[in-house]
Amino acid sequence: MTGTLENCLVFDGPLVHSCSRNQITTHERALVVVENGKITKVVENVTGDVKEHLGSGKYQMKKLEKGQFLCPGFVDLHTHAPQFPNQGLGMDMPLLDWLQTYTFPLEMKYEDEGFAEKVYKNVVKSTLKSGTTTACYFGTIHRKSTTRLAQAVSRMGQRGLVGKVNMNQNSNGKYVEKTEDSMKETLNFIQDVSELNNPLVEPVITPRFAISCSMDLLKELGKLAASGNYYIQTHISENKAEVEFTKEVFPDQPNYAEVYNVSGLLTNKTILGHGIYLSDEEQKVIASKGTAVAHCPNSNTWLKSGICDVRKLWSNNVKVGLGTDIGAGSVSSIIDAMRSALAVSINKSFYSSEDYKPLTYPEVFFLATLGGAEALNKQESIGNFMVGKDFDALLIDTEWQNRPDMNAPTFTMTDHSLIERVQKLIYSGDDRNIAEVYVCGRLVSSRNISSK
Ligand SMILES: O=c1[nH]c(=O)c2nc[nH]c2[nH]1
Ligand SMILES: [Zn+2]
Repeated sequence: MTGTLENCLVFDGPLVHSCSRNQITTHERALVVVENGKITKVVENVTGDVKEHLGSGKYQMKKLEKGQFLCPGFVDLHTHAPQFPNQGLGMDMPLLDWLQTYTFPLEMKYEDEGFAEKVYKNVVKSTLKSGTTTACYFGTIHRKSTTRLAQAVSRMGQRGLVGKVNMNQNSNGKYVEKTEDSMKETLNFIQDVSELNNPLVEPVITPRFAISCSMDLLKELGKLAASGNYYIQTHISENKAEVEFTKEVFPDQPNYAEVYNVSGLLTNKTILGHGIYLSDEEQKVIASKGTAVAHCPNSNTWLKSGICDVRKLWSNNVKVGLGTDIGAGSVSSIIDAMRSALAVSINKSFYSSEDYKPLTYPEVFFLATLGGAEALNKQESIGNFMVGKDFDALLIDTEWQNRPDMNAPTFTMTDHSLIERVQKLIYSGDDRNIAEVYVCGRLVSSRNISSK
């Protein structure tokens, strides 16, 4: 260990993380050494004096209190930053009507950069507070406002993938771009993000969904993504009417996934929101490209879109993570997404054959952390506490005596075990259980300080 007091931090306390899909690894007492944002050493099953394990280097100790534990930061694979003002609104309509009635009118307001600035700084502040250390954000069609979103992500220290939305057809007639403007502004947006000079913030090619783009535009976007190996995000097979409409708009393609495949938009850096109605054939194509699906169970329930079968995606080798999908989803926390994923899967089991096994809490914890990292192909740098990865972490607090306003369901006055505390977090927890949030070793949100 070569660190100095300024750049070497050592956490001493319980640790939980996911190293495989169906098991949560717990350590009652571990030491995690963080130097220059990276995990340089993990000592498991610590006993005795810390110095015996760390030697005599200079470091700053952070000893966790009773009821606290370290957990990897959450990955939100799919959310819409401009839709936060509509959070919890308009859940009475199916997707296509909801877009026309609630979503497009709100997104049009982002022509005003001042409005965007106000909303976006609060969006990033609130997702960080909820423990989202990595977020994939859709913006709007407006390049300058979406750059404001990327700037807010950069300023506040989140790991963010940000996309200017592309749409040149099937809108409300007003919220739409010409193909050449869509491409030109996407290039300008990529340039804006590169000028942030922040490796944590990356641009994402973001065709809204198939029907909102002509084949020409989809293909141009595919070429652009390939030219810079950029991330891609879009929606797929969320709602039955949307799937039917997609067939009408692209009659030459055999299915929805093929619309993206022929456009060069299925890559190992593509995230597809939803994927509820994908056939086995489509799932196999998606898997063969290394493309991932963002499962958004809260959104799928409120818009009555359907239930995504995560087990089937897994059986076809499709990578899966979780998305909150604000504003079709009503809660911006990945803790809620874990809980919703459990709930919809349990509901599905009531009318499936006995072979269908609902998701388990270790599996949704995997989806929220390492699964999200794998979906982004970032498993070498984030997702758990392996040496060499960036320290993206949450300091979880389940002890009400540490904090009088702690929410009742998650406080523990008795001596619950570590894995019981993890269960309480997943099934009953919320932002109040997140005491501190770190991205790449930097404290970016804490219940004692607020991000600017
Ligand atoms: O959940 C969704 N939110 C959106 O904004 C959207 N646009 C197309 N398809 C969509 N689905
Ligand atoms: Zn969405």
